[in-house]
Formats: sequence, C-alpha cells, structure tokens
Amino acid sequence: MKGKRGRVLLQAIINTSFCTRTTHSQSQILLMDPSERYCYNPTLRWNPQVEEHFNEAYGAEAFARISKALTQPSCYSCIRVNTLRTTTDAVIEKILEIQRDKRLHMSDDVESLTGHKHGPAVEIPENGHSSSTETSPVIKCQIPGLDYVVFVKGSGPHDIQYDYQQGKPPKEVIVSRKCAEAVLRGAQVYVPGILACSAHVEEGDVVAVSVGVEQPGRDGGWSIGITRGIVLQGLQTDPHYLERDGLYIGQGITTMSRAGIFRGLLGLGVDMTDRVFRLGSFNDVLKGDIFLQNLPSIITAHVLDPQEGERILDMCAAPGGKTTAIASLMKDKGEVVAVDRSHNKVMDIQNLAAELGLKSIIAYKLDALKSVNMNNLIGITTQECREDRVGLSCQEVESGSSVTRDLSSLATEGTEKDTTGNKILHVVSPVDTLPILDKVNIPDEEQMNGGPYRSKAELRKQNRRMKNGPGRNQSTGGRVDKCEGFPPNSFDRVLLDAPCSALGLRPRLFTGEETIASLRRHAMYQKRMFDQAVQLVCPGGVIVYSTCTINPSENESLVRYALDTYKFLSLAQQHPRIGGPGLLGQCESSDGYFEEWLRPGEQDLVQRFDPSGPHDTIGFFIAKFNVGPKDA
Ligand SMILES: C[S@@+](CC[C@H](N)C(=O)[O-])C[C@H]1O[C@@H](n2cnc3c(N)ncnc32)[C@H](O)[C@@H]1O
Repeated sequence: MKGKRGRVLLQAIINTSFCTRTTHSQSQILLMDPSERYCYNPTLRWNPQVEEHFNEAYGAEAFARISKALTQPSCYSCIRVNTLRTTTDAVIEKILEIQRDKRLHMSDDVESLTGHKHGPAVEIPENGHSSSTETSPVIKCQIPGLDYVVFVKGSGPHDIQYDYQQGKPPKEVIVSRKCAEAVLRGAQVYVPGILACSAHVEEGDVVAVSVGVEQPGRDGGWSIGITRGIVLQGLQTDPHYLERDGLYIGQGITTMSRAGIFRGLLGLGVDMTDRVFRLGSFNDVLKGDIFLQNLPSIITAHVLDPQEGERILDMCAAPGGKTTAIASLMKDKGEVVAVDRSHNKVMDIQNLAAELGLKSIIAYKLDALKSVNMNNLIGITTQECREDRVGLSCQEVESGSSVTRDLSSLATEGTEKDTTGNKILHVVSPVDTLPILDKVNIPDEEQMNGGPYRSKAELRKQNRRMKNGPGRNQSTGGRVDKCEGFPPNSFDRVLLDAPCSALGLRPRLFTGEETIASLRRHAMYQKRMFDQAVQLVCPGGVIVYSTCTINPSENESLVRYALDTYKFLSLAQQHPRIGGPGLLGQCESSDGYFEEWLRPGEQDLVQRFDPSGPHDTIGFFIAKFNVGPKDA
C-alpha cells in the first residue's frame, strides 16, 4: 500500500514536471480559488506545427477563437425525422410530451433563450425560422425542402455548483475524452467511459465529472496516463490532478458503487443531473422514427438530390447516417449501395437501415479505393439498370457494349497482362497532378467477345447479383457481404463522404493527433477515392464530395495554406469528365457552405465559417460535381 501511494506521489511529481500546460506552482495551487478548478474552460491541444500553420493562416486571435469554439457543442440537437414512418409534427409533439413528462429542460430552456451567467447563449439563427416557434425548445426547420429536420434547443455553458469546500474536494469520476465529448452533446456516462473514481463512492453519491485528456508525453507523443480503476483522493497527488483544472463537464448521481463500476462492463454509471451544456438525450427515444444527425450531413444528402428509382453509391457509408438520409429522400424506391471497408461498420449500416425500415439499402464490405472493377464488365450500367427495372430490354447489358465503349475515354491499352491473362489498362490522367487510377485490369478482348458461353439465364443471374449483391439484403440477417467492385458508369449519383480529420466537428477536446503529414495523407486518400467515384458515375450523373475540415480553402488569401481540399477541387475541375473545354460537366464548390447549387430561397442553408455560430459543425466542406457526357 505504501509502495502504491509512493508511486502515485511520484507520478504526480512527474506529471507536474513534464506537463507543459502546468503553470501553477505548489503554493499557487493551495491558494487557488477552487472555482477556477471546478469549471469548464478547456484549451484545445494541437500538434505544434499544425497550430503554427493555422495561426499563420487565420491569425493567432482568430485561430484561438476557432479552437475555443471547437471545445463547445452546438446549442441544439438536430434530428432527422423518418418521414416514411411518421410526420415531423408528430415527432415534435412526442418530444414535447417526453420533455413534459420528464420535466426536462423546460425551465432551463427559457433561461437559455434569455442569456447565461457564464457567457452569451448561442442561438439558432433566425433566418429561415418562423418567429412563432422562436420561444419553443423544439423547432421545425423552416427552410424549403428541409421540413423533416427538427432542432431541439439546448443551452450553456452553465455554472455548476460543485459540492466542494476548501480542503474538502467533491467525490468525483474521470471519464474518457470520447465519453466526455458525448456527454457534452447530451449523453449519459456509461461504465466503459469511466477511467477513475474517488474512494468510497456508493450508489446514489453525487460526483463531479471531469475528463482525462491526452497530454504531451516525454517521448514526444501524447498519452492519457490514467490507469483504469485508479482511486482518486481529490488531492494534488491524484494522477493528472493539475491537468484537469477547468475540465469539469458537470455532476451526476452514481448508479452503482465504485466496485460495481470497475467490475462491470456495461450500463449507466453516472446519471448526469447537472451539465455545463444541456442538450436533450435521444438515446432510445422514438427509435426508428428519428435519427440524430448533424445538419451538414443532412444537407449533404439534400445536395446530392437523389431521385426515386435511381441507383446511388455511398462510398464510405458507415454508420449509414447519410445512406439512410438518401434512401429516405428517394422514398425507399430505387437502390442505395452503401460500402465501407470495415465488417462491423457494414453491420452498423445494416442495423440502422433495418431500424429505420429502409429496404432500398444494400450494404457491402468493400475498400472504396477498389470500387471500380473492370474485370466484371458483364455488369449493368445505370441506364440499363433503370430500364431493367421498368421491364425494358437488357440487350446492351448482356453484350457489355456500353461499358466497353465508355472505357475508351478513360484508358489506353498496354500490352502487359495480369496473372489471370487480362490485359492491363493504363489509365492516363490529363491532369498529371490528379492521380487517376494507375493500373486497372480489364478482361481480354477474346474473353469479352468470344469467351466461355453463358446462357441468357446465367447472364440475368449475374446482372441480378450486380444489382442486389451476392447474398441477402441487410434486413434479413447479420451477414456482411463482400463486393468485388462495380463496372464504370454503374451509378446515377455517387456520394463520397471521405474519411477525414473530422476537424470542424464539435465538441473536440483534443486535436493533437493530427499532424501536417496526416492532414496531407487524408487529402491524398480522398483524391484516390475521388478518382474511383468519377469512373463509377454515369454521364450526366452527380458526385457529391463531403468532408469535415477547418482547412482554409476558398478564401484567396488563404489558399496557399490549404492542406487539401482547395487544391484537390481545383484539380478535379480540370478532370475530363467534370470540367474542361467542350464538356458539359461543371464543378461547383463553395468552401463547404452549400451556396451555388442551392435552389432560390435555400440560401439560408449557407453556413459561413463562424466560430460563434450555433452549428454542430463549424467546418464542413461539400462540393457537387455534375459529370459531363464524355463525348460532348
Ligand atoms: C466520415 S465516415 C462516414 C460517415 C457516413 N458517411 C455517415 O454519414 O454516417 C468515413 C467512413 O469511411 C470508412 N472508410 C475509410 N477508409 C475506407 C476505404 N478505403 N473504403 C471504404 N470505407 C472506408 C470508415 O470506416 C468510416 O466509416
């Protein structure tokens, strides 16, 4: 026991010596006003080079504001109503009823509308919202076309009266960063998220909840340095005591004892009763009728503008938020092919689709970088797929001619063959900095024309497989099907919601893991995926690319600081299928704030980069590309 205490003390000394953020001396700590400790005033930690980069781009003051804004959640929860099952009005009515029943929010929301002790309330902009709803905590979005979106107002930051006296700290728990970020958005504290807890905590105790955030380690990396289950004394000898100054997110009542918390794996650990930010929790509320989703994500699906009966590809789809939004916009008529490279995440898509009762979604495990499969040319093009659906001829499909024709614009044939004897096609990008596929395989001509005989029935079966996948629809079981990719021109529209740094998504309590190199890597990865998307969409189709970023992009004076999107998009415009002389295709982009392609009256959707704004995402980039006919 003595040895353990000694280690804790030693750890506290080490932490104090090596933590660059620590600014208090021991005598200052003793004199420090506890309210400075028990509050929420985090400082976002950046990789020094990234911070320098953004400081230079935005100016130190503006970037400090952006950083601060990232640590706070938006002032509302955004809900997408599953209009295939219910109506927006019915959902609003039910939410109000639930709030009344639970006596949730009501008095506090009135406070949130009138201001706060701790700082200005963050309000939803009035543009697009009817004045009659302004005092209601549950608001239907009034923007044309988005009446299936509901905002539930929250409030904060609030001062919390933590139960401390000088020399007698409150009982407390430390939660993981991910848990804290969820709690800031309205979630409860579940057992797996709890890292440490005071001694002698029993069920029903009031505990202060703070967050363990990554700190710079001695090896130049970042670490949390809290062993799960460690006992907190509320003293400076606690691990990372000083680092948690200003990192208290509220207080709650424990639903089990300390022993129960660390013995168990699941379940509610702390019922949050007093939060720095109050946002509604919608866990298990109106299941299947609503989906909690950030506004920009909803708008991404809106911008794609999918039509009933179309065939859509969602390239990086899990957990399926946008996939299901697309299927709903299509009234579940047509086909939404959702791919993700992770098996478990594909199951998430399947589960979400089943929960929302959507049958038009087919989810596959597929590396989006290998989405184009030219080996499988006896597939169906979008046009034929549509014709097939309305009972027209599939002759062109069966001959594969439409696909062959289209390849000519993308590729030049070499003499090399791959291991299966197929010729290797070298695809040449007219824009040398835009990395189009280096090498893709297509079947040998003789295989294409005079290859092994297949009956029409076999071909039809093959076509069905291409449309419906090799196995079952997601709604019938937990199996995940792999997909070998799709022939070019397979889809009417493609959504590329590319993997990204998620900078811009709030709240964020740590960003140090992103380096200049990693940000550039995201960009390279996205470009390669875009190359695939361009080939998969049929002439006259649409690609929507979206990503969450705070990289400066559109503003001319900031372009040279853009690590990814701007350069990528300007290069994409030069792509022969998107822009360039003699083609109808065009590119529209607008720094992520959805301007040009919106219909008249929809300009209120524009989210200008505004750190003090109410949005759940302060940096989101959406670009819409109309793909031109290749021979125009
Ligand atoms: C930004 S999230 C997508 C969010 C999703 N569109 C939604 O709205 O719910 C990015 C996804 O890309 C997936 N991903 C990353 N690399 C991939 C790859 N090479 N192929 C397919 N999916 C990939 C990740 O597994 C992750 O689920």
